[in-house]
Amino acid sequence: MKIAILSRNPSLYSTSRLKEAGEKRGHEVHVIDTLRCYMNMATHKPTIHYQGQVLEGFDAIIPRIGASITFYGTAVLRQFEMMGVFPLNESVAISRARDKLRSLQLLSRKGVGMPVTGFAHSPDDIRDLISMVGGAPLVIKLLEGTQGIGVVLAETRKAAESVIEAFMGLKANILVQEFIKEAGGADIRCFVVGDKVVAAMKRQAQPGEFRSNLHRGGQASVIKITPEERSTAVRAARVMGLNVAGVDLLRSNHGPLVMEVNSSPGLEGIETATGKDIAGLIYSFIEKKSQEKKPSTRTKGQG
Ligand SMILES: Nc1ncnc2c1ncn2[C@@H]1O[C@H](COP(=O)(O)OP(=O)(O)OP(=O)(O)O)[C@@H](O)[C@H]1O
Ligand SMILES: [Mg+2]
Ligand SMILES: [Mg+2]
Repeated sequence: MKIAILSRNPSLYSTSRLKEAGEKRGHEVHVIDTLRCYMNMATHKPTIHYQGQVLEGFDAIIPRIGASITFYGTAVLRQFEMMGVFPLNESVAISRARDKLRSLQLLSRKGVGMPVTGFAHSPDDIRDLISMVGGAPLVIKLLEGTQGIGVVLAETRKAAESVIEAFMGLKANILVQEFIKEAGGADIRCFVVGDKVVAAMKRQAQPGEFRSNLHRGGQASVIKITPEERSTAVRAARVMGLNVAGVDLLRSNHGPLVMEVNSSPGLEGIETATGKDIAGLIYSFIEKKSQEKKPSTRTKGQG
């Protein structure tokens, strides 16, 4: 197959692993810089141009779109979908997953377990918002945060009020969430491909820290997950419409709670922790899908 990886940087671990794994399986794999694609949508025949050439003949596309370029990246992907190319994850699903509020609303609508979460706009509603999620301690998150930056644990109501006030004063969008203390500073990353969790790892925060992000010094290890955790992760990915997803769970006293669903989960941490060939499993999925005589995408760029 002729496959494109949409990625800004060919030397990133995930990108280079996907290129190498695809070529090993006999595919022609091109890494294409998302921001260097330009598009013609003024005619009936949508095209994508790259370094003076028209991109043609691709069977599948693997989007690796960073959070900072979601808007342009999903537009490029949508253009490929309009051309009938099979996307590993669809542009609509990626847009959904990038919006934390929209994701949590979708998951709640489908009855997927999550921490009690609230959001509000006006500083006048802070007190009631805090009560609504069960009072302190609670977690306050910047909607645009990544890698644990902008995630704050407020131990007391007073602390919560001042942090929320400060964020609102800066016009930052935030959500407020029940603190799952019993998770013990750990979360579980479930790597979903198709309708299976193909690998899972536990990330444990450093002592004295509640954020388990590897960028914040968290330690990854292999973990055996329960059938309930497995089915929760698969359901969360399906609700978001993602074929490949990194679903992050917290272990609570009342079962697994979904914290977030990532549409471009990294391969390095999970392959290193579990020793599994995740890139290979992604290609098995693409190869299987391409055998099916279904439309290449559900929305064909209509989303
Ligand atoms: N409600 C919560 N209860 C307990 N711990 C939490 C809660 N929310 C977040 N955490 C901890 O904080 C870490 C960071 O939170 P989260 O994943 O929501 O933000 P982020 O990692 O910055 O966002 P992103 O993963 O999109 O970059 C989590 O991995 C988890 O360990
Ligand atoms: Mg996270
Ligand atoms: Mg994330």
